[in-house]
Amino acid sequence: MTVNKKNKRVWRLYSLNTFFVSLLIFVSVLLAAIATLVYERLKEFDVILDEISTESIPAALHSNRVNSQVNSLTYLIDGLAQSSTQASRRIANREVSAKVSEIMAMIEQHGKDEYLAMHIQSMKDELEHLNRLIDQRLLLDDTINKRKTALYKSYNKIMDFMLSPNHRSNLSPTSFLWTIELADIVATASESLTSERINQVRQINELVDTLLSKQYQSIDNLPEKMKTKATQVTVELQRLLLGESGMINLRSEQLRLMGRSIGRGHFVRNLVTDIANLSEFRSYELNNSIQLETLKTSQRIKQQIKLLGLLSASAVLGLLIAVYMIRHRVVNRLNKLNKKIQSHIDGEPLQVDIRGQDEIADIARSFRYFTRTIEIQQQQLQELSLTDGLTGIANRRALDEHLPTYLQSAIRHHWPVSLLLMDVDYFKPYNDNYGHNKGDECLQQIAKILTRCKRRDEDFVARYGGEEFVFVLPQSDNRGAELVATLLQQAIEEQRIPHEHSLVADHVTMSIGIATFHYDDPISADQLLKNADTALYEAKNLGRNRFVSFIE
Ligand SMILES: Nc1nc2c(ncn2[C@@H]2O[C@H](COP(=O)(O)OP(=O)(O)OP(=O)(O)O)[C@@H](O)[C@H]2O)c(=O)[nH]1
Repeated sequence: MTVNKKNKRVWRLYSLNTFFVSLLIFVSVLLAAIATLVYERLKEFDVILDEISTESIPAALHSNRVNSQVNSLTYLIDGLAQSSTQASRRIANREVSAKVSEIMAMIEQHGKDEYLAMHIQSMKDELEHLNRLIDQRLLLDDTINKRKTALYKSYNKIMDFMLSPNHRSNLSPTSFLWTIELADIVATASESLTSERINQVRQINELVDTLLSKQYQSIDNLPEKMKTKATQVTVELQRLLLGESGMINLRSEQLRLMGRSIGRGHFVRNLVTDIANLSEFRSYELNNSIQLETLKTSQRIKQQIKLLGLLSASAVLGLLIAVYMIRHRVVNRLNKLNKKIQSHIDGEPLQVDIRGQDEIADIARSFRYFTRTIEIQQQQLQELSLTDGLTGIANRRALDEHLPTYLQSAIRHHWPVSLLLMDVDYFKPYNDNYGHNKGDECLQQIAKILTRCKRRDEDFVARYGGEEFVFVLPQSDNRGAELVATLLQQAIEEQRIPHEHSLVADHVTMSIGIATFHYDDPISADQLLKNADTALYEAKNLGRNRFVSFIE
């Protein structure tokens, strides 16, 4: 089969190879896309899980720990602010410092944070201020206590003096009143120690100052022997209560310091809370960003799940189409081709109408081509098998095939068939004397003469075997056959093939046995041949170079 290159190239575009390669590429690309998407998303998940386990959860735990430490720091700061002795202040200050160091270490351990570090440094400075304030307040407490003790001592002294047995009897109303007023001044001054308001303490200071001035002036009204003592007490009270370092002023200072330390304490507590909030905020920010990232990834995953679904559906659809195409284009057509081949094997004519431009159509075309070639070769072989190799006319097999057909036809059409069985006379001596090759040439010549003598197309000449020939004459009765036999013998005689060793003539002659088939009394082909052979035998017996018709 010849297929030009251009056609070949065109149909390769649609070939099964192209189809399967395209299908493979399509499925591979889809699978690669699905695998890449899944891999990318898993990687994102891995990163997020990693962030959650290495950053988010530790940050939350860290924030909790910092908060817990900051809470305990708040209590410690309260303790420092409320210290009532230097010893308790020192202990509280040590605990606060240790806690601050612990918190700083925790924060630094979690990563450098300049802003947070600055806050902690400010808190440390403020804590030092607070500690100094508490120290000053405690020192002041001490001084005030000393002043108070000295005040009560002086007061007791004058009371002891006034109420001593020597004076009690001579205690004038003026002295008694002065003493009562003095007690009143001491009581008023003492009120400043319980007052929590600086203004009130100032007013007490002014009142005590006025009262002491009056008290001092009223000393002149006292008896002489009391004046000196009264003056000493009044001056002493003025020194203890009034002035820069007077008890009332110190109380004012104490209240101021208390206010400042409370304020400083609040400020430090706020700073501490700020630090806790900042740490918590950082953790919140981190968690928030991770949560945001998780949310984004989750949304992306949702979108990509849809995409994956679409890709998978496309892959399944593609595969279904591929299966349909394979069934339609390959399996069905191969089945069809197989059925056609089977039918042809069973003897039906070949009708391979597989269309297309792919390998299956190519196979069908090749099959058609080879079948045709085999048929031609079979025909040639059959022709060869029905032809005599020496003379080129039909052989005994051809006679065996055709004779029954002639006879059936004769029965069908009601006509006779005559058969002439011819044998070369004394052919053995011819062979023996002229040689086998000459014998062959003689047989070839006779075959040519017989073929020439065919008067009708349907007349059939064959070499029966050896030096025997057969002439079949459809539609010829015995008379017609004898006429042909005469003609044949004349033709042989005219040829005058020399035969010096024949006992009947100096040239080659033939004896002929004639048998006729009658449609109304049919016999077999074998029988017809036997009849002709019997007649031939008779011709030989009667002296050769003649014909004899078979008579039952
Ligand atoms: N050269 C040649 N000789 C053949 C061929 N076929 C048969 N023969 C010879 O034909 C001869 C036939 O001889 P026979 O059957 O004895 O008969 P005959 O000598 O012709 O005697 P009659 O038939 O009684 O007249 C034999 O010698 C065969 O060898 C052939 O194809 N070529």
